[in-house]
Amino acid sequence: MGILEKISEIEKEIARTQKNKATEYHLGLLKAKLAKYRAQLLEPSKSASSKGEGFDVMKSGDARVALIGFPSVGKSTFLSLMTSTASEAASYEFTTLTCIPGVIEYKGANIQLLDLPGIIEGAAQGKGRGRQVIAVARTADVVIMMLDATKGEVQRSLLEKELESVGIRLNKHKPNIYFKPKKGGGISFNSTVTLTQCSEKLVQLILHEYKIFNAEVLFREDCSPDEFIDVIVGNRVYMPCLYVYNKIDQISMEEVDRLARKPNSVVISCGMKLNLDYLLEMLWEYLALTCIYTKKRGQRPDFTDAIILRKGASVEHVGLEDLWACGKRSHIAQLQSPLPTALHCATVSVTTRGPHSRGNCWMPPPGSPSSFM
Ligand SMILES: Nc1nc2c(ncn2[C@@H]2O[C@H](COP(=O)(O)OP(=O)(O)OP(=O)(O)O)[C@@H](O)[C@H]2O)c(=O)[nH]1
Ligand SMILES: [K+]
Ligand SMILES: [Mg+2]
Repeated sequence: MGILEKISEIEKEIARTQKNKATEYHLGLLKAKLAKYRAQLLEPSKSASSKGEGFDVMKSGDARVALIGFPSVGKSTFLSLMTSTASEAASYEFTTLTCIPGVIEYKGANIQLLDLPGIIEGAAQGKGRGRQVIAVARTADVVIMMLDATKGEVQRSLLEKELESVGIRLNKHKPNIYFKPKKGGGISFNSTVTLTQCSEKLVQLILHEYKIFNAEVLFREDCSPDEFIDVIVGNRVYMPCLYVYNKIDQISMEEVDRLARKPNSVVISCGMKLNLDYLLEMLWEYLALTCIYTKKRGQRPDFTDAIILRKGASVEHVGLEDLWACGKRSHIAQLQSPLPTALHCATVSVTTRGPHSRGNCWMPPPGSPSSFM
């Protein structure tokens, strides 16, 4: 049996298994198996890499935003509106066949916006350019999931499922579970909260499924088996996602109102240029960037040249090397220690430190002295 068949068998079994106390372990195990096979799907296959058709677009600017959506929802129209790059838009599906980068300039920051080919159901398993598109989405700081307001909710849940299946977790934080594999000593299990979804026995079963027999596990949150599996597997990406309903010029006011009230959602019309400013504000919030403007004594701050900092590390982490690395050398002289602790940046770090500084610093647990690496 191939992996896809195995996955579909397990999915079917999960679907037909009633959810109750008696089936809890069985379901937990099935989910562990499912996650294992999906991980294998993610491993780059030889045939795919030999085609060499990845969308290698250089990261640039202070943050990266990927446009994900079904064909013809208006992704390219949006890119052409918001940036000075023109991306071909047309009324037929799959107009865009590659990754097209543009830059949004906002509050002194350069936000790289990536237009991508439309994706459809089955994308994660390689349909169309699905895999490449999703690979780019993984590298983003925020995903904009663009939806056609006239098409209902199906598209949204289908795409969520695609991204979910390859380990992208939308608008969720990393489960607060301490997990450390050990050389010996069996499994030590503890929790600081009452657990309603997992138990010691289930945790052990899941670990055994992954051939882990020695480990330290500490639940600091009432997590589900799925979340625990995410922690074991480890290569999950926790990504803020903004759901953008485009083409609201085509639907009734009542419908617009309903969509606009959904969590993490913004309604727009590229065609009539409606609500685009608000979308930008929301995007800025989701990127969680902070601007620092430096000023010389006796002069006004230079608002044209901000140092863009990201939520996720304390101000002590913003060292001179960081400023050096992000190319704002002119600021170094002005930002010497003592560092300006009054900047109201309890959690800041430089965004452009390199490829590894991305993604890990979104929503640190409150009060934690999180580093951004
Ligand atoms: N009515 C209406 N039409 C729009 C709006 N935005 C885009 N369109 C139209 O929708 C069609 C598809 O737009 P594209 O920008 O090509 O869509 P896309 O998502 O990039 O499509 P693919 O590249 O094929 O995946 C075009 O005919 C656009 O003119 C809008 O706000 N309202
Ligand atoms: K199109
Ligand atoms: Mg397009």
